[in-house]
Amino acid sequence: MKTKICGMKYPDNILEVGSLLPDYMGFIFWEKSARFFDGYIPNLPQSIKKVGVFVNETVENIIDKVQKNDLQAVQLHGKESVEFCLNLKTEFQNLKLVPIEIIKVFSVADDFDFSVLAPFEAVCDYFLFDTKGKLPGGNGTTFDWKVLENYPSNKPFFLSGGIGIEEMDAVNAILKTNLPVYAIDVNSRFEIEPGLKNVQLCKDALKRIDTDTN
Ligand SMILES: O=C(O)c1ccccc1NCC(=O)[C@H](O)[C@H](O)COP(=O)(O)O
Repeated sequence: MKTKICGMKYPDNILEVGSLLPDYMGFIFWEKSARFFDGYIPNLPQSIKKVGVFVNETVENIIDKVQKNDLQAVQLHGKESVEFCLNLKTEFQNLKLVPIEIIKVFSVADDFDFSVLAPFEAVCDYFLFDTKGKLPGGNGTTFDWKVLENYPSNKPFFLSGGIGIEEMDAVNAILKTNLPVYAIDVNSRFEIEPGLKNVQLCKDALKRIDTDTN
């Protein structure tokens, strides 16, 4: 089981959190976010995959950010279509760029219709389930993970949305089920202020997540 710490903004904090070796670190390339990232990413341990988070961005701008920031994954956090995901993948191939992981996000509420996922299976590497809220992401609220009992696929997914240190027991419990939870994604519940992570709290959480499962 993997971990992702999202919404990083400040170089020193990026380095401190990086020293904890999460598997992924996320950077928000959506200007309206309080965590909007417009700086530089300092050198991080190679094992950490840098994820660019985009909301309804163009293929051209995504490729530009991937190249400028040496990103290994993109997280599509808006209303990107199946066709868009395919175009993005194809453009990387056409330009002979190093392939990236594509993470497609779905905002979940109690009535989430899992049938929307099927056409995305072939065009992304992972799904990410976040809580439906006022903002596209970073709302700090959990959804009822019971809805995942209806998950119809084997596609591995990131579990996200309002996960805090208080959720660690529930996280370890869901990791013991048959659900293909690939990674746990945390953000605003580990912050001192938007974009600035509480390093000790991140450390405590990473220690408590059962990384041996799945
Ligand atoms: O964090 C943001 O400000 C944000 C804004 C727009 C799109 C996505 C954003 N965050 C992406 C993430 O992957 C977050 O970790 C995810 O939404 C969960 O956040 P939280 O509920 O704060 O744990």
